[in-house]
Amino acid sequence: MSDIRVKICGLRTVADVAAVAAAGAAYAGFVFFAKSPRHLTIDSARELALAAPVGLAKVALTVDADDATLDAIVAAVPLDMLQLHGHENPDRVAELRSRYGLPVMKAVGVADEGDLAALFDYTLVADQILIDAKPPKDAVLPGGNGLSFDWRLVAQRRWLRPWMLAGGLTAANVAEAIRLTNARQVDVSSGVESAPGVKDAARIAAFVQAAR
Ligand SMILES: O=C(O)c1ccccc1NCC(=O)[C@H](O)[C@H](O)COP(=O)(O)O
Repeated sequence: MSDIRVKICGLRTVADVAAVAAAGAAYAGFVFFAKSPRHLTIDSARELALAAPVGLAKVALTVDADDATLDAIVAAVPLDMLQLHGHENPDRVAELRSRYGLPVMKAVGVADEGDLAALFDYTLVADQILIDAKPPKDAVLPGGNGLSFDWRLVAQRRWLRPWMLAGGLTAANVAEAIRLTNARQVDVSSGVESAPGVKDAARIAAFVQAAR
């Protein structure tokens, strides 16, 4: 067993939280994005966060959220990290990090070499970086699309901050993705679902096992 840390994103039920904890994942992601099949109300997210055992880090994912929305989430939901999955620029990342006193993970979409420069800028202000597949131009969701990018783009690179690999990962490909990129953390959403927004406990367990 290796020390790979796994984030399972888009949990919607207390049973999902139990499955993620039982599988040995390190992070549980809660999505606040109304167009997503994984969207949670603040009350539901609070219930899930309170059900999480000690040691399972609770991550709130937002997309270009304003201060009022974030204030409401942070006030109600016990959290360990914010994940910013929109077009938040480095100044906004720094501002939110100081406003809430929580570690911030900035998601960066990658499709080609040119996307890696932006990534560097975020390593100067964020606590962690989530390197995800860039969504297609017409996509409704900025993440959680089950799409991979060319992992060779980030192979053998070193970043100033801890980072997570995401995008189209499944139990079948995660070991190869880790081998190629040397990622120490991985994130998955649709690859452990039986339908959009419906997590599957067996797939979660298989994913965590394959990642390790
Ligand atoms: O998952 C969503 O519905 C979502 C909605 C809006 C912004 C981001 C979203 N997900 C971000 C994640 O962290 C996903 O886990 C990541 O993109 C990987 O998703 P997948 O390719 O489905 O494993």
